[in-house]
Amino acid sequence: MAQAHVVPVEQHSYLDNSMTIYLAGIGAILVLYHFWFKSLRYVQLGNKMPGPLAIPILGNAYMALGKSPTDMFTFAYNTYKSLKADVIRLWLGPKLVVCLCAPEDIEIILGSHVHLEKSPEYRLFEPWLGDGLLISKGDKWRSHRKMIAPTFHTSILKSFVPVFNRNANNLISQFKKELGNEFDVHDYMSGATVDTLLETAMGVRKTEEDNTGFDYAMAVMNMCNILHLRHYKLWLRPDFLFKFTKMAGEQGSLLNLIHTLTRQVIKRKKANFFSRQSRGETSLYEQAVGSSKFDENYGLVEENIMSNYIRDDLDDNDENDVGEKKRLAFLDFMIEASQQKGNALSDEEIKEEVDTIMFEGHDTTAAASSFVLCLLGIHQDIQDKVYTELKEIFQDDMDRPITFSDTLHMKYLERVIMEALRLYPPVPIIARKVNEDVKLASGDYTLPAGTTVVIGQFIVHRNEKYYPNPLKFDPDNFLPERCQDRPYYAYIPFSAGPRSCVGRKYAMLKLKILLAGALRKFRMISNDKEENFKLQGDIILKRGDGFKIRIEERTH
Ligand code: HEM
Repeated sequence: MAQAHVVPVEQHSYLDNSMTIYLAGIGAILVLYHFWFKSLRYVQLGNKMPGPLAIPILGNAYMALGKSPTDMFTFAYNTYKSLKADVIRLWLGPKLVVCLCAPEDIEIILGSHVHLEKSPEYRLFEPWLGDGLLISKGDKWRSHRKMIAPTFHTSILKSFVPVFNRNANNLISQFKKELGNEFDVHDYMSGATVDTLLETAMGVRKTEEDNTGFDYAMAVMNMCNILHLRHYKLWLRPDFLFKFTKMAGEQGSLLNLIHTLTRQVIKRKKANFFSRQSRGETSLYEQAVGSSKFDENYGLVEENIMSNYIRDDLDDNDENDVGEKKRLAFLDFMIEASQQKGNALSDEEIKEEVDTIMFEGHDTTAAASSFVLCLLGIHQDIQDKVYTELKEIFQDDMDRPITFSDTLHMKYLERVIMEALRLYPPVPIIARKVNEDVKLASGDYTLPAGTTVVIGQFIVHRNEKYYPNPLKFDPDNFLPERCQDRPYYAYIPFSAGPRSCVGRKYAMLKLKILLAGALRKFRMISNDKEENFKLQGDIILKRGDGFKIRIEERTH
């Protein structure tokens, strides 16, 4: 028996020798590759920038090993703080990633009409969003952006105010069931957000059409979860591995449900459009396009998110409710846009844009509103000021529907929302790919063509150069006089420049109505401390420890 395991001496040394030669060969190739790689101009330019220790072949990828999403977020932020640099390079294998944290560098990228291409990481969204606004590039992005921007015109947003009110009332009924309990408020904000989007983006009510609306809303939420997981679990990113997982099957069914409903609704809405057209009816979209002026950034000129961001020429005419029948959804407007001369939007492209709005509008707003409620639960003095402002607006009638004009008087609540978006920007980083060399302004650095640029809004929002007491939750950071003293690119929760968020006015209006609706009825309570928040920033910034609060009914 023992003899069977004995390897003859000559054979053993032969194996040893060939293994040694083999390993030495691999080692030599790796060493040659390492020196060749280091000699590349791309690599030399990258290595001029400060960054954490990179090891051969893997670069900095080893730093992510074994870290949970919350560990990873804290680790990335601490690495930035220890390096004390506004430009940080990372090597993910041979790929150069540069994180920009100085407003003057951020402006070079976000303010440009050249560096508009998203980084390859965004391809994870493709099966759901296709080539919609978030991902598309070049002329397609430009023409779609121009067509879609007017659908966010104030006159159209105003028509959504009753939907937002109904949504706020639903939220209040649900909150009542949680009186006295500690609960995760994000679940409710997510549900409320997806319901409103379903109605404002697609014109579908959750209670209508059997369970279809409900199933669709659940599918959107579950798809967001899958995308989050694929983002931070690196091994789930490559499609060739992902397709063997159970999750890939789930994704397939969810997308089938989402895309089938979107296609059905497009078909129905298109028929409605032709019947309206035959009756000679004009819609808000035509009026919006007629009265819209665009800036060179493909945004509406009226859009200015600071302070008076929501005021425009229609503000004094408070026609909130255009009537259930007349109210149209983004989808209706896109169908109209697709029929106008010079536009060519196929049904598939309309589907991609509606899906994009459902995705972009959902998780971002749910996270923002959840952060606001948790922060107000912690900072009771600030919550009292919000409530005093609401009392001044609504006097003794805290039940009446909130009008568009009311939202213009919610100045303090607006500052609270903006401050929450500063400290906890729902989109904590943005990534772009530069296709040509870019000289930076903050130091003698050049980003070589092909670099993935990461814009760190979470970091720039916490820079004491622009926010004197950066970790303090202080809504007065958004008093007009303080805003004036800051560079524009030091506050970018909605990004900035040509590719900034097209839905920011929608988001602010909706947040104000939803939050004011809840805050007039309930006091938020939390014993947490902000420094104990376990932040998790895979795609959307969230609290990994859950958005736990308690609520108390107000007796006025
Ligand atoms: C608090 C809420 C929101 C925040 C913080 C936010 C933030 C952002 C940011 C940072 C971007 C740029 C992303 C990038 O370049 O990778 C973006 C893009 C976009 N957002 Fe929002 N967003 C919010 C709400 C919304 C809503 C409600 C909608 C639609 C109803 C929306 C629609 C879009 C679209 C379509 C884009 C792509 C624009 C383009 O590439 O031209 N967003 N958003």
